[in-house]
Amino acid sequence: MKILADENMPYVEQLFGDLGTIEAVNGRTLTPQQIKDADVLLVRSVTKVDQALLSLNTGLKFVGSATIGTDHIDQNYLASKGIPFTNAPGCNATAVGEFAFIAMLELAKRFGTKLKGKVVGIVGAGNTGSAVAKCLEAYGVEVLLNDPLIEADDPREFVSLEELIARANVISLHVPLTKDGAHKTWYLFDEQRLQSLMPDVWLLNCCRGEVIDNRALIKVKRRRPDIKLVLDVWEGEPDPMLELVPYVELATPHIAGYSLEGKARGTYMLYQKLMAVLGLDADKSMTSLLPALWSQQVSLDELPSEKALLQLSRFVYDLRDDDELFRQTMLDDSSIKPLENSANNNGFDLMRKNHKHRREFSALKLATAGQSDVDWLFKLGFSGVGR
Ligand SMILES: NC(=O)C1=CN([C@@H]2O[C@H](COP(=O)(O)OP(=O)(O)OC[C@H]3O[C@@H](n4cnc5c(N)ncnc54)[C@H](O)[C@@H]3O)[C@@H](O)[C@H]2O)C=CC1
Ligand SMILES: O=C(O)C(=O)[C@H](O)COP(=O)(O)O
Repeated sequence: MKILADENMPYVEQLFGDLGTIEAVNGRTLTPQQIKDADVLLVRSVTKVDQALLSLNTGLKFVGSATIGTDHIDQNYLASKGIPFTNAPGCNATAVGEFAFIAMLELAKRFGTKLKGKVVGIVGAGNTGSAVAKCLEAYGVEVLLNDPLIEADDPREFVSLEELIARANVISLHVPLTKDGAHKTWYLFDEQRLQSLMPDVWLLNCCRGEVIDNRALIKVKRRRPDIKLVLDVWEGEPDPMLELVPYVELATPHIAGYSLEGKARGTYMLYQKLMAVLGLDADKSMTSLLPALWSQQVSLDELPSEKALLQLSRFVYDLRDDDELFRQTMLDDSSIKPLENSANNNGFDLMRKNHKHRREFSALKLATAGQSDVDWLFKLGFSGVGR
């Protein structure tokens, strides 16, 4: 069996190695010729899988995308050809949730305010939006949810987008990119909506760049310096509008979901599905794939203040490093070379490829012996000694 896998998908050898030969490919530049004789195709979000890409292949038995988003996959075409497809719903939701939460803590520190006491509006209350809400609610922050597509059969309370914009001090976007229908998300935040944001609002985008009209965002930011931005995703990736970068407080190259745990879960979910399609037992374990964190335990002598919570978060993942590298790479570091054979000539993909350092809160055990009211730390995601 020939398995073609994106070179940026970790743990492929460990999980799929017994099934056949594995060829690692650049997902951004994959051609029909390369796929011609593949039996299994494992991709990430940068590969558009459609009729054109599969035009020379006649024997494909499975396509898997180790991602939550599926906007890069022509699922109708795959279904019409009887090719089983799976993505990895929820695989990196915890990573996105923690990323947005940490970004909010960072902004609070930077602007001399507190996250606690703010109202956070979450647009899109699926896996990633709920993961952000879980962190915020554990910490005691009021959350507003907007999701016109699930509110009917979901017991949580929802508000309209207009109400959310009118009430939230912080807005975090967690919708799929959709181009049709009454609730399409392409340019959901267009110039008019951006202009209507509350004074001093923080706007975070960790879903897809095109959910915000980036050209309009530059225009609005020029008039509205009070708006603070966190952008992990950009219109036109891997070539974002560079004029936008200086207007952004925390700028990263689409890595909000890039925890080691999230990536491992993504590959593992494809492994489970392929084994089911092949009628084989999925007997490998995911946790055995993950390395230990460089320090596994921290003792808390008192409950953390917001400042200490940020320090704890930075101990697990310091988002500022990725922001700093992004600015150096995109704006002024000519020594960072473009990726070979890549359409990207500015290092966006290189940063993503090299991003292998981040863990989730659960990788850190907190020792809280003798203290009460500690449960919120574990709800937030940290592990507990002896728990
Ligand atoms: N930056 C990153 O690294 C990552 C980005 N993503 C992106 O985030 C998106 C969301 O991921 P999940 O939360 O896991 O997906 P999900 O499918 O679990 O949830 C998305 C939610 O958005 C809602 N929604 C759809 N249109 C809407 C609209 N117009 N207004 C409000 N809500 C709307 C849906 O009803 C659904 O509940 C993915 O499709 C992907 O594009 C996902 C993972 C990592
Ligand atoms: O899961 C998604 O959807 C994402 O956006 C991924 O985190 C993006 O990662 P890549 O697939 O582009 O490596």
